[in-house]
Amino acid sequence: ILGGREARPHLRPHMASLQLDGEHICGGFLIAEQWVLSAACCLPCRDGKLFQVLLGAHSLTEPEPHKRLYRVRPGAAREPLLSPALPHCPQLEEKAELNEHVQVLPFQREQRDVAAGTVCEVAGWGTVTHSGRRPDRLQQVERPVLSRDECNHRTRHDHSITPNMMCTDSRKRDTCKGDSGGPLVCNGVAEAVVTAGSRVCGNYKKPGIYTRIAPYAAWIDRVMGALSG
Ligand SMILES: NCc1cccc(Nc2n[nH]c3ncnc(Nc4cccc(O)c4)c23)c1
Repeated sequence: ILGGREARPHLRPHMASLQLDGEHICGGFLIAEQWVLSAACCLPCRDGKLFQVLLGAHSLTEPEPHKRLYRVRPGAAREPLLSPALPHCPQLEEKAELNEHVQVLPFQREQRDVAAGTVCEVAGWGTVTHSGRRPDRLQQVERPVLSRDECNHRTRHDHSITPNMMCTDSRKRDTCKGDSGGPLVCNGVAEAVVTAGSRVCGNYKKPGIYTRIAPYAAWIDRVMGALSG
């Protein structure tokens, strides 16, 4: 997160850090006791290693009472990933133990776009500087939603933003490397998932891009229903 600040500890008990060999790779969030929603960049296994999911954390390194690392089941169901922007839904090996620091976050199921100008918030352990410094503690930033028409302007994302995507203003304050997969939360509901898109950070010419969740609600329900137990 560029231009943000340290999040109030444990105010986002739904936040997940998807890790490989103990390293934070991308964000995600708990949508059910045994299911995490993230971005395709966080495939359950990358070069053969299985991701692990850190829940209940504020600091990535310091011991914290409710912090716990969960393994994911291999080959979690995914429709053929047509595009990196598709959400990804790894299943934890066991149900997460819910408490004040580990909670599920409801996601948007109504197909209506979030109104342009709505101030939403996004959090993550992604890089906090252009030189790529990685924070130890969860960062957050508030961002206003940019209309799809504005975002599709030829000087911005030039008509590449589909109805399944949404944008936020990226002037100075923005998501960056390692924030992919985290939730964009508007009025307490997860509306979308951070995707890297053009991978540019903090440049107002390239607004932050997110995959909206509502279009995938039925798919998520199928994946969770079909594979539970
Ligand atoms: N703001 C959109 C967004 C959301 C999520 C991730 C991303 N960027 C990136 N995703 N993956 C990446 N691998 C390498 N570099 C990257 N961006 C980068 C790094 C240093 C300086 C800078 O200006 C941009 C990214 C960008």
